[in-house]
Amino acid sequence: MIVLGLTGSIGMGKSTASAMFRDEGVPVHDSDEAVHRLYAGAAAPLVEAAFPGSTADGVVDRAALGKLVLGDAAAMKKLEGIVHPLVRADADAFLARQRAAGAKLAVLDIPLLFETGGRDRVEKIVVVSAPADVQRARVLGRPGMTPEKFEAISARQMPDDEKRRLADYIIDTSQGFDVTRAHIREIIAELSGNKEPSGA
Ligand SMILES: CC(C)(COP(=O)(O)OP(=O)(O)OC[C@H]1O[C@@H](n2cnc3c(N)ncnc32)[C@H](O)[C@@H]1O)[C@@H](O)C(=O)NCCC(=O)NCCS
Ligand SMILES: Nc1ncnc2c1ncn2[C@@H]1O[C@H](COP(=O)(O)OP(=O)(O)OP(=O)(O)O)[C@@H](O)[C@H]1O
Repeated sequence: MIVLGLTGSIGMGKSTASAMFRDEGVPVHDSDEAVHRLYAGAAAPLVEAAFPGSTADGVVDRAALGKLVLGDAAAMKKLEGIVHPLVRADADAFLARQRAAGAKLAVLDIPLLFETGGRDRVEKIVVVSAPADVQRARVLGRPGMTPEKFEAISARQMPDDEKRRLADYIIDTSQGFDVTRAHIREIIAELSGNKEPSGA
């Protein structure tokens, strides 16, 4: 089974690309979704112990937790130390299930793939990218998002140009959904051995 890492900075179109891989029948593990799921289960008591007041009824309140960690590098590092090992274990269990089911290709959707040493866990890497002004407009258009929150998150992510340098495939998501879908189909065909390599 080939394990394909999917990453990209905030607002670059990772969720959209991830959904397109799923539409093509490729199993995808989504780290952000795993965090949110773990916050309603195993991670909640650990997060509450480290950040009192961050949970309600045994579930992490992400808005409350965000207020305690966003913009505070030491607090975020502490939170990541709790969350990342749990997410990694969740992804490993997902891969084991896919292998057992005979999957030929599986995707790990990891926003912080490069930042957390995820390169060792995947064979090929897809980076979703778009021009900085497109990214900013997308992110600031979201409810609850502020320029400060965007800067705080961006500051913890490897810059887009560095990510692109490390990619096996770059998907430009500023060209519309159809172009992205076609590119994803090409990547799947290539990795499934149905097509000669065509480069990034
Ligand atoms: C700070 C929290 C509470 C804010 O919650 P909120 O619902 O507002 O945001 P959400 O989780 O949907 O994340 C929004 C975007 O920021 C990115 N992001 C989240 N945490 C981080 C981080 N520590 N460093 C860089 N990017 C991050 C996400 O990948 C996503 O693209 C939450 O993001 C969190 O618990 N982060 C720590 C866990 C983590 O590192 N997650 C990243 C993927 S494993
Ligand atoms: N391939 C694409 N073509 C056109 N528009 C796109 C494409 N991908 C994403 N977009 C638009 O960009 C916005 C952000 O996309 P998406 O939610 O997939 O980003 P993301 O990288 O997953 O964000 P985050 O890291 O914050 O979770 C959406 O509003 C979506 O409509």
